[in-house]
Amino acid sequence: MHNKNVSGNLLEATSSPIAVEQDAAHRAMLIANQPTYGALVLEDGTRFEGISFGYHGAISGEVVFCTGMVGYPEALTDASFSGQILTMTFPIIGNYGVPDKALWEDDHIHIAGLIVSNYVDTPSHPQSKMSLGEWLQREGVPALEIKDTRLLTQHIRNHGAMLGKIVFDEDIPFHDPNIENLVARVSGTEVRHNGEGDTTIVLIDCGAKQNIVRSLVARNVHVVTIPWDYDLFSEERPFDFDGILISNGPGNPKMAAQAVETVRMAMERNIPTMGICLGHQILSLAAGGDTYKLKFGHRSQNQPAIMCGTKRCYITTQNHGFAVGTVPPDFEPWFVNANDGSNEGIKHHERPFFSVQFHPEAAPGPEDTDWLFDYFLEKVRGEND
Ligand SMILES: NC(=O)CC[C@H](N)C(=O)O
Repeated sequence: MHNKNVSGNLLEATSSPIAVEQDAAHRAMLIANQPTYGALVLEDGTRFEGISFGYHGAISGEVVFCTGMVGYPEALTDASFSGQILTMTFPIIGNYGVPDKALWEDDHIHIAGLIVSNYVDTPSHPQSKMSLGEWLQREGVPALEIKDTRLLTQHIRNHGAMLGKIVFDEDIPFHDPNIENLVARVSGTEVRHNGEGDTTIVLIDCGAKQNIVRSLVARNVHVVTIPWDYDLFSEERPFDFDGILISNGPGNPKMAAQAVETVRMAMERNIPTMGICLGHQILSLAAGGDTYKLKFGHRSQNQPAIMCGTKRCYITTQNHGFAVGTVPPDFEPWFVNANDGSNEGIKHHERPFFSVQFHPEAAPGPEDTDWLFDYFLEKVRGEND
């Protein structure tokens, strides 16, 4: 199914400075409609040969897999994937193209590289603005069609998360993104304002998905997005606020020490605080809990989360490799994953602090848990106390 309209892509791609750097030999092959071959190499030496449909340049990172059937535009632009080579296990990727930027989670691609089984270069969707291959080439992100994503996924499930690299003609070293402060790399550096609502929520941007902002603005909220290391409790802060939401984000939560400290100070002041994904891990650390790395993580739109003490199971979107192991003192587990029993949420016994490992904003769905934004805003606005 490698069905490239290569010359069309190439004309567009030459407008980008990154694409211009593509070497002449690769260009000649594309013009001749000849496939370019590359390989995904894992840190244990396992090798998967593949056909390139993205940028022609080597990259290393952590290899992860996502079992979602849809949502590749959202996943690729989710900053939580920074430093990761993403494998999509759904066998057909690219068929609905790439929508307008307004629907992305950030204004550029964050994944380090992409691995699929079958790539479709002729999208069929009214909202499609370009093909997936064209987008990856423009943004300098390598991608391979390796066919046997099932074998790759089984390998990662059996052996645990692994480093890997996409290589072409030249080899490069492996690189572990989790030893870096990835949050500092993806967080915005300016304070931003969205919405004009009656309530002001500070969003700590650790690599925030834009659908968090959209979900709050839709609920009549003025959102003030701050950099991950902003000094929120300084004398000079030029805005007031009613509650704090800690965003999703990439890497090991223990690397985001300044954000952990800000959240600790917020709870000391009894400010209503909610955390999503990395935000859940940060809130747990700030309250005295602990986190650990999962064997291979949860990444899909069909993760079952059971609400503790009930038989209610929500279908949730998730994308994480770390988890909360020790629930902090004075908090209780709120949700657990029905597949592996890992923690999916905590809430304080009495105070307005809670967090979830899954994504209530859930682009591209499901929307089972978007009530959590209403629950948070009820606490912030002092309703139903
Ligand atoms: N989506 C996220 O916020 C991911 C959180 C964290 N980087 C993890 O992998 O566990």
